[in-house]
Order: sequence, then structure tokens, then C-alpha cells
Amino acid sequence: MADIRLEGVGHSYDGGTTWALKPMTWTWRTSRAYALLGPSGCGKTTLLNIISGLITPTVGRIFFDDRDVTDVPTAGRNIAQVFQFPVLYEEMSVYDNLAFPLRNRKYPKNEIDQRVRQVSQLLGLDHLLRRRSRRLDPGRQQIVSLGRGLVRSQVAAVLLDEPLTVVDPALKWTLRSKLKEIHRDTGHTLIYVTHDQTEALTFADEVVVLNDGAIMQAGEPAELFLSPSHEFVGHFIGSPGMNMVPGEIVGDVVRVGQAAVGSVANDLPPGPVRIGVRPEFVQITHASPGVAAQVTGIDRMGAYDLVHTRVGEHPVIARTEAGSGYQPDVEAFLRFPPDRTFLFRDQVRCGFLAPLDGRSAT
Ligand SMILES: Nc1ncnc2c1ncn2[C@@H]1O[C@H](COP(=O)(O)OP(=O)(O)OP(=O)(O)O)[C@@H](O)[C@H]1O
Repeated sequence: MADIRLEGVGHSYDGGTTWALKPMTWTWRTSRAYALLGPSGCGKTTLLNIISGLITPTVGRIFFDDRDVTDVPTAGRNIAQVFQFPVLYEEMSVYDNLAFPLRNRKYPKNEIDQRVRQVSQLLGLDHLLRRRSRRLDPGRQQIVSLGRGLVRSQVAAVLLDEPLTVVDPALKWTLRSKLKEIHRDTGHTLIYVTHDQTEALTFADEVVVLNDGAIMQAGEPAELFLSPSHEFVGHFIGSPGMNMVPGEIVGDVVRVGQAAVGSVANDLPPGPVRIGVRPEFVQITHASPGVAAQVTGIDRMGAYDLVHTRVGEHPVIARTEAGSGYQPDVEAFLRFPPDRTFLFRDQVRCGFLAPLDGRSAT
């Protein structure tokens, strides 16, 4: 196991006209479980393939601890990779498929048997060990592929590229917790690619959010939710995502239209700003003070309500207790709590909202 360090690593498939992965410097620390999260086409698979050696980056160097592996082929990197679809020897039994990566590396026979049985038991494959892989449904085949990726105890990292896509939804939860269990057991460095935030947030110690070939933010799930440093992270994490409301800094006061919503916690020049606040933290009331809003609709979610409003032309959602009593077309007032409201310029967080310190809120 090793720290995997990318130094100025970037990749272009078209000779430098566009970057599938913009040059980045980043370290994957040993023994951590990472989720690499981002929308389709943002560069996740490219990044994974650079780590495993399937792609040589256009620029930059990659190190496993202090060893420069940029020009080392996949076979010399000691990486296990699990793809979105099963990669198995179809004529081999499940047992032999699981044993293959160990036999290939000349593990002792008793250790092979022990590891295969351990992984098979964890993944619920015991009753299928003698079955030919061809005779399994695609979901089971994928679980065997997962097992092949996890069977070696000593690997630099296990890379998983949307490994549960073909698996039955009911099994996904179980498998994800099995993966966590295996991670706790082996201390593998895991990098788990997904475009599904729930999958990422429930699986990882650290989530790395990628968009348009660049890392937007990396952190623990709660950090990404509570303290997004980029508008993209605000939108992409959370359901629904963060509200963004245009405002203005005048002196040290932040205004939305005529309403003062707070003061500026840090030193920021006056001018336009975007105010980001999650639906969970927007406070909605029937009476001022606050930013005047028009209620446009209610989603009754059972455990809570989502009250949709408009501030001028801009939609703002407030999450309230179930049965909040708001109705479409009524006027409401919104308040943005200072410790949960952020200011953005050029999509990047530039500051925080602070209390008004006794000054009038409207
Ligand atoms: N072999 C290739 N040749 C040319 N362009 C490619 C190739 N592979 C990927 N790309 C482009 O590089 C960009 C990043 O693709 P990549 O597959 O790494 O993204 P991704 O985040 O893994 O997407 P998905 O979630 O859809 O798999 C995309 O614009 C894609 O079209």
C-alpha cells in the first residue's frame, strides 16, 4: 500500500485541444476509502485509468510513495481494478475466478484457499463457488468481479469504476456495507467512482468531487454538505441542492433587493455576490423581517415539506416540518442563518454571512 501522488497530471485525448482531465496535483492517502464523485463525462474513468496505468497522462508524473510509476505498465503497479461490467473467465468456476489473481502472483496454496473463502463468504458467494461463471446472472457475475478485485491482501489500491451498476438495487446496500467491512479488514486504499451522491456519501471516508476535468472540493461527507467551497458542490451534493440567490454587498451589509440579510464576515469589496444557503437551513415565516418571497408550490415528502418560493425571479426552496401549512400564492419571508449561509463570486466561495448586529433586517 502506498500514497498515490499526482503531480501536475492531466490528460487530453485530442493532442491538447481539450482536457478530459485538467492538470492537477493531488494525493490519495494510503488506507483511506475515497469516493470519486461527478457527473457523466467529467473525467472520472480517465483519472482511474491513469492511476492503474491503462492511460499514460499527457502531462505530469504519478508516484506511488516515492516511486515514479508514470511509465510503469499496469502489470507493474500492483493495482486491482473493478469495472462497471463483469470481467471474468466465463468457463472457469467462481472459485477459480476468485483464485486467479492470487495464483497469478504465486501465493501459497493454503493462503489462496483462505482468501478465496473469506471473500466468498463476505460477498455471499459460498453456494456458487463450484458454478461456472457463465451460468450466473450479470449481477452475480459482477459480484464475482468485485471479489476478484478484493481478494489480494497486498495491493497499492483497489479502483472501483461504478461497480454496482448492474447489481440489483436491493443488493446494492448490502454490498456497499460489505465493501466497507472488507475495507476495515484489509486497510486497502479504495477509490470508488460513482455519479450517485448517496452512494458516495454513504461509502467514503473522503469524497472527491470532480467536474469538467477538475477537482472542485474534497472532504468528509458532512464537510461537503455543510461547507461547500464551490457552487457546483452546493448544487451537486444535497437533495435538492443549495439555493443560490443574487445579492449585493453595500458597505459591509449583504442585501437581497431592499432587504439586508446579514453583514459580511470577512473583508470583501462591494458589488454583486451570490448567496448560497441549503433548503435545510432557510427559515421561512409568514411575517417580516426577512426577504419577501412568493410561495409557488409545496412538495409534501411525508417526513418533511419542501416549500418552493420565488424571490423576484429566483427560486428558493425551504425545507420545513411536515404539515407546515404554507399554500401556493401566499407571501412569505425568508431568513438566512449566518453560520449556514455562504457568499460566492465566480462560483467560488469568497465569504460568509455574519449577523447584522442589531441593525434592522429589512
Ligand atoms: N477514448 C477516448 N477518446 C476520446 N475522448 C474520450 C475517450 N474517453 C473519454 N473521452 C472524453 O473524455 C471526457 C472524460 O471522459 P471519462 O470517461 O473519463 O468521464 P467519466 O466521468 O468517467 O464519464 P462517465 O460517468 O460517463 O463514465 C469526456 O468528454 C469523454 O467524452
